[in-house]
Amino acid sequence: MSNRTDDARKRAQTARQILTVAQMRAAEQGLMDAGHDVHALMQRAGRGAGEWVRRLAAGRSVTVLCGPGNNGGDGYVIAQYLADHDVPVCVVAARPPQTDAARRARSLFAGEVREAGAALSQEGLPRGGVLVDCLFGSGLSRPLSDDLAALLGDLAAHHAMRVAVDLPSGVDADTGALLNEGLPEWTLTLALGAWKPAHFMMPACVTMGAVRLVDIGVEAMPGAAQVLARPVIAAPAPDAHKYRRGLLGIVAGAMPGATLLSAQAALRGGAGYVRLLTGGEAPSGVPAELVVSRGALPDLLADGRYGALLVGPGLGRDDAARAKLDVALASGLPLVIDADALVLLQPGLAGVNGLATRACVLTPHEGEMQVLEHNFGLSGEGDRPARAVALARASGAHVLLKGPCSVIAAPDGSVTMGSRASSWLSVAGSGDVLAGTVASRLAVTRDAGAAAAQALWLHSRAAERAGSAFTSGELAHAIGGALAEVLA
Ligand SMILES: NC(=O)C1=CN([C@@H]2O[C@H](COP(=O)(O)OP(=O)(O)OC[C@H]3O[C@@H](n4cnc5c(N)ncnc54)[C@H](O)[C@@H]3O)[C@@H](O)[C@H]2O)[C@@H](O)CC1
Ligand SMILES: Nc1ncnc2c1ncn2[C@@H]1O[C@H](COP(=O)(O)OP(=O)(O)O)[C@@H](O)[C@H]1O
Ligand SMILES: [K+]
Repeated sequence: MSNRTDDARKRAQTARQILTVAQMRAAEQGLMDAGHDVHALMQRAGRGAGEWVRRLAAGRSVTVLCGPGNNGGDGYVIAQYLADHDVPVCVVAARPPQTDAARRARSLFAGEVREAGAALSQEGLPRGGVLVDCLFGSGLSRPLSDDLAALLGDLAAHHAMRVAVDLPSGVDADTGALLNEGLPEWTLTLALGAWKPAHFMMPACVTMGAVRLVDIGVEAMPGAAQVLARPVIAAPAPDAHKYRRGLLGIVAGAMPGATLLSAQAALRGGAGYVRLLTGGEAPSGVPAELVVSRGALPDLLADGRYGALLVGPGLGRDDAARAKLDVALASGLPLVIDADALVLLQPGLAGVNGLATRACVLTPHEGEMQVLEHNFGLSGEGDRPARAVALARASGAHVLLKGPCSVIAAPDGSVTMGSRASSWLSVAGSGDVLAGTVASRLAVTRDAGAAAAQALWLHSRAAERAGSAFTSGELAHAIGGALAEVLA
């Protein structure tokens, strides 16, 4: 393989990593050890960000708000880059630079700097096209003081577009917490060197507008969380048949609507054959493509061809539901456990110990997560990625923790974070559609991590394709189109 291909692959991998503040410091140290200096990194980051700002400004004036640290240093580099490209630019220095690299960057900026403070009146504050926020980045350690919050708010209110560099000031990089009230909304946020957890966490991520990464050559960090990637899914092999493509069993329960929604999604998620497993009458509204198998669940599962089983949507929580979950656990099959089955899941149940030895995905929303944490004796402390990892380790299953920013955790502690999904997904039944999609991918791949990641991407993309005010049935139908987009 050529060096260039190797390099492109490496860059594609590092472009997906999400680094905490501590990991970013370690990565920065790695670059220093390799002979780079902070000044050079700041130049690279500032110029990369400057180019984004130049394009966005499209000739309009730019105001760069600079703080005391290296985020402020980036701001001076951006300002000089803009000046070099004939963009009208003015810097407001909220505080004087305090680091060597920031001082040097400021000394290299030949344009106008207005010092914030009592001497700078409201009239003296620039107004206009684009505000660039370089007040604080990953070094923010406490809420903005009142004067800084007021300055940031005022400038944001008087510029048509707003770009946050690395992170919006006032955001905690590791947790996505907003440390002040009333922080501005941003048009664009430019992550420098690597993504930070806050770019994918509520509530910060919804204030950031579009998010883009500026590459500064950071190496891959072992153990870093990853951004959910657009999957590549292979079409069925030329000699495929329905069983080899993946036979999925969906355990029917008390509420057929949810089960059928899962099945609608599963039918479009790539599995070759989807069966509804029911002990009683077939529910009304079963689509023609969905095969109904009637009988006692252990007998139905005696067919050795199942690739995966989905249990939970519409299951109910009574003794009959419990018994079905027991059978599903005892089957040893690759398993997706959702909805009611998550609430019934207990570490003491026979078969739960075996989750680590087979492909299994748990798909809780926040409420179900709390029940699982209680049942598995977990503290529930920490942020969502940490909580998902704790449950994955305790259960041996992959955990897809749903929400506006969904997270996938593996039992080995690795984390994948989804980008913000359409808020139209907040419709009853969209979780059933996700569960059906995960199960369909599991029947095909038999790989819990791959199935969870592919399905999360397909679900999110299906929502974009479905537009606005869609029903969960329409969402299920859009899964097929989303899958067609990512065929190898
Ligand atoms: N890590 C890297 O490899 C690179 C980092 N760069 C930039 O450096 C930034 C991090 O720089 P720093 O660590 O200097 O951090 P910041 O520039 O975010 O600011 C930290 C400084 O502000 C002080 N501070 C923190 N919160 C405060 C508050 N609420 N009010 C007043 N002062 C406060 C801190 O004590 C510290 O002096 C990144 O966000 C990025 O923009 C880039 O220059 C490129 C390379
Ligand atoms: N505000 C939102 N923004 C983005 N995605 C959302 C939002 N609310 C819910 N979702 C997604 O929609 C799905 C809802 O699942 P769930 O809560 O199980 O709903 P239901 O039980 O009604 O099917 C999940 O995939 C979740 O990630
Ligand atoms: K910033």
